[in-house]
Amino acid sequence: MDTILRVENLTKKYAGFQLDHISFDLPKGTIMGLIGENGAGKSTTINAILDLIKKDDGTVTFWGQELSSSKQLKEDIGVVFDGVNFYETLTPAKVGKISEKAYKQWDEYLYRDYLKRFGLPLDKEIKTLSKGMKMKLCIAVALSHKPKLLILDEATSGLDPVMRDDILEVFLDFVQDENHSILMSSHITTDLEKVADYITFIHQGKVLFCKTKDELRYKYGIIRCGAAVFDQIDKSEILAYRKDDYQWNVLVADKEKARKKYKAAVVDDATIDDILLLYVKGERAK
Ligand SMILES: Nc1ncnc2c1ncn2[C@@H]1O[C@H](COP(=O)(O)OP(=O)(O)OP(=O)(O)O)[C@@H](O)[C@H]1O
Repeated sequence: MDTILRVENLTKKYAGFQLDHISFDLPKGTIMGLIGENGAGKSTTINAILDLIKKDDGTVTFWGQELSSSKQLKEDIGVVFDGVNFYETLTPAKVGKISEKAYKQWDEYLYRDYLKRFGLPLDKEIKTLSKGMKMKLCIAVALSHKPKLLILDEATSGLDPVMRDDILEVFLDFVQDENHSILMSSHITTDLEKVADYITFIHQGKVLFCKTKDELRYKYGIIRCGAAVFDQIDKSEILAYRKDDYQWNVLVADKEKARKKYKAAVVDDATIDDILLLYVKGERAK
């Protein structure tokens, strides 16, 4: 089976918000970034995938099985949220002792190694650690019970750029094993540009797209032009557009074609942030 996680028509209704038939597949050996504006539904998606909230519809399967059907599955999934769920009076050493009892696959040597690598003290109470240190501790714990799938919700947001870079290296190492995968939500799209294979964009509770990062990076582009060129653009080629004070900014899925066709316009590469901004703040072609 090449799919580690399959999400089909996942639906969750809250007053004023609906997670609306979310579907995507996470293949083996890959990292998928989950992006979207605040309130788009990323955490709701992750919580529903992990059965932490009751879904209204849809199915979620890990290696073809539902989470509730197997205890082993829970061992195989490492989870990190933006926040710490250990008692604040524990120390990293005590967290290791407790985790050893909680997880069959717990590897204390690996844990100690991560603590060292992340510069974490063994015997300081968690309440005295900085936000970034707590985050690193959660990542160390998640990795040390030897999961095959890591699910991270904004788990790197409290880290400085140097530490984020180190953690991204750890994630890339983790998926070197082709049976491992990572699903990570993040607002730091430059991190996803470094490590993600797939980007799933959730907007207002719906999947706007699930694409390879390379397709976004090498094919998507932004036409910068004046009104005359904008009027000539084939509207079926426009994914989203926005006018600022000086020009039109038009997101297209094939920048090379646009470069050939609209010679009077500048066609820039599009970053994930550019794409997100144009979809969220711009207009969509009808
Ligand atoms: N328990 C809840 N009860 C009611 N509404 C909720 C609940 N949890 C989330 N929501 C609503 O669901 C919507 C999506 O929230 P969610 O936390 O999934 O977004 P997000 O994409 O993770 O946002 P952010 O980037 O800000 O973390 C929001 O409108 C939020 O208010």
